[in-house]
Formats: sequence, C-alpha cells, structure tokens
Amino acid sequence: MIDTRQTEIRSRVQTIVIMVVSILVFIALFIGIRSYEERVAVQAIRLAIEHRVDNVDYAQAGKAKDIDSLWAVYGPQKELTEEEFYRLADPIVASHHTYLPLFIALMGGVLNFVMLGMGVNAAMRARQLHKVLESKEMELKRSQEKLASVTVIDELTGLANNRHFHQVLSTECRRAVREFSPLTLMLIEVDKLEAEQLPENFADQQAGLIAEVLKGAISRPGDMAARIDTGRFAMLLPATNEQSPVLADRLCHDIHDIELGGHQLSVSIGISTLQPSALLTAEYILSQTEAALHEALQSGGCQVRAITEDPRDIPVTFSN
Ligand SMILES: Nc1nc2c(ncn2[C@@H]2O[C@H](COP(=O)(O)OP(=O)(O)OP(=O)(O)O)[C@@H](O)[C@H]2O)c(=O)[nH]1
Repeated sequence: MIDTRQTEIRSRVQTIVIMVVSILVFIALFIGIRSYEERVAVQAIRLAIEHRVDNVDYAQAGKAKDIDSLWAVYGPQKELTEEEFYRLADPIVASHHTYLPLFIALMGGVLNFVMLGMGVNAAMRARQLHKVLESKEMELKRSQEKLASVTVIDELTGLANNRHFHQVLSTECRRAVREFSPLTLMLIEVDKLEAEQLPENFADQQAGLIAEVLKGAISRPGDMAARIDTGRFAMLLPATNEQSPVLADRLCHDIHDIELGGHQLSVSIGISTLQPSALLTAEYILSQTEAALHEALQSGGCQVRAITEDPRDIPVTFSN
C-alpha cells in the first residue's frame, strides 16, 4: 500500500527547504553585491582623497571596507573636516550604487512566489495521483482475489490445487451416488526424512518428483491428482473399484525408487473405495481415507492402508 501521508509530508518539507535555501541565497547575493559596491566606492574615495592629504596611513586606508571606517583613517589627519570628507565621498558612493541588489531581491521574491505556486500545484497533483493509484491498487487486489478464486492449478506441481480438489470431490460424491458407481480416494503424505539438514529447495523438488509419478499413474477420464498441502497429495478416482489398493501399492513403490540429494523418497498412503450409498459424502470419504492414512503413518510410514467396501455389502442406492 502507498503511504500517501508520508509522501505528502516529504514533498511539503522539500518545498519549504528549497524556498528557505533560495531566500538565503538571494539575501547573501544582495548583501554580497551591496558590500562589493561599497568597497569599490571606498577605493575610489581613497584615491580621490590621497592627493589632498599628507601622511596617510595607506595600509589602514586600503583595508577600509565602508565609508565610516575610511573616515576613521582620514579623520585623525585633521586635514579634512568630516563635512569635507562626506561632501567628497557621497557623490562617489552614489555613482557606485546600482539597482542590481534591488533587482536581485525582487527576482528572488518573484522566483519564490513562482516556486510556492509550483510546490502547491505539485502537491495537489501528487494527491490526485495517489488517489488514482489507490483506486488502481484496490482494483488490482480485487482482480487478484477473483483470479485466486478461479485458479485451479497448483503452481509448483501443475496438479490440481486444494480448492479445486474439494470442489470436484463433492461433485464426484454426488455423481457416484446418482450413477451408482464406486468412488476411490487416496491421500498421500510425504514421510519425514531422518536428516538434520536437507538441501535447499528439497521439499519443492520432492513435491515435483512425486507429482510426476502421480500424473503418470492415472489415465482414466475423470481421474484427478491434486496437491492439497505442502507435503500432501490426493488422488480422486471415480468409478474405480476395490482393486484400487493395487494402484496405491504401485505408487508407494515407484516413489520409494526415487532418490533426491542422496535421500530416498518415501510416502504413506491411505486409500478408501466406497460404494454408492447414503453415507457417501465428501466429509465421510475424507474421514475414512484420513483414518487409513493415519494408520499407515502410525505403522512407520512407507506403506499403504486401505478401507474398501465390497459392492455386495451395499444393497440400497438413491439419487441426489
Ligand atoms: N481410476 C483409475 N484407476 C486405476 C488406473 N490404473 C489402475 N487403476 C486401479 O488400480 C487397479 C489395478 O490396476 P492394474 O494393475 O493396472 O490393473 P488393470 O485392471 O488392468 O488397470 P487398467 O488397465 O487401468 O484397467 C485397477 O483395477 C483400478 O482399480 C487409472 O489410470 N485410473
């Protein structure tokens, strides 16, 4: 999120600092030129007086920066009265004064007004831009949320993601009951490795390899492989009968054959094949399969546990 307040405060402070600095620069210029003019006038007066006064302390007179200090040098000579001195000095001073310092001061004032206007204008435009940006950010956020809600693919593995899996699971449960067909669900969990430190990205690479095995294992229309958590996968197999543990065993072995970074991969699998009945809901088949997986994990991992119903045990069907 953009911090509008901070940016506004910063630009205001910048404008004020620039204005203060420029005012100081113009004051320095004004004073500098005034004193330069005065020094030039002083030198002119010194030259004008020197041919009228004897025993002048030239070193002191050369150092005089303004008219009064020049008079302090000539005054003690008593050869010039103060009135005479200033009568001589005033026209010289007047002829050396220009309107340049005044012009600079005026320019400084005008420039500062212009800068103030530009600063105010820039602040207003910045505020407008921030408003536009904020609304665009909101739009982007809404689009991202919308996109996330329609995304069905797990980015890491290319399998279905957790949300999509749960949507399809509910649909398939209802379809299985309506079409009087068995439904198989497999939950596959990565076994914990007995290693102190695993290579970087190990978990991601492991997930990728397992996903490849799962994708390669199924070919029937309607089959679905999904990654539903960091180290957890699911296979949803519609119209798949109680022979399904054969497939689970095969997967378990195939994954165990894979080596990654010197470690042999290992998974535990819980599988359940349920026949169509009033019990067949997403929650029920998930809980059955979870229980089977839990047993496989509790038994030391790298194995399959199955809960399968025989079609002959389920006498009733219904449609929903
Ligand atoms: N849904 C589904 N189930 C499968 C698939 N492959 C195997 N199975 C299940 O695993 C069981 C044993 O598989 P296999 O040893 O390959 O025997 P199969 O009966 O020849 O399997 P198919 O060639 O897929 O008919 C099958 O009876 C199915 O229950 C598959 O691609 N999709």
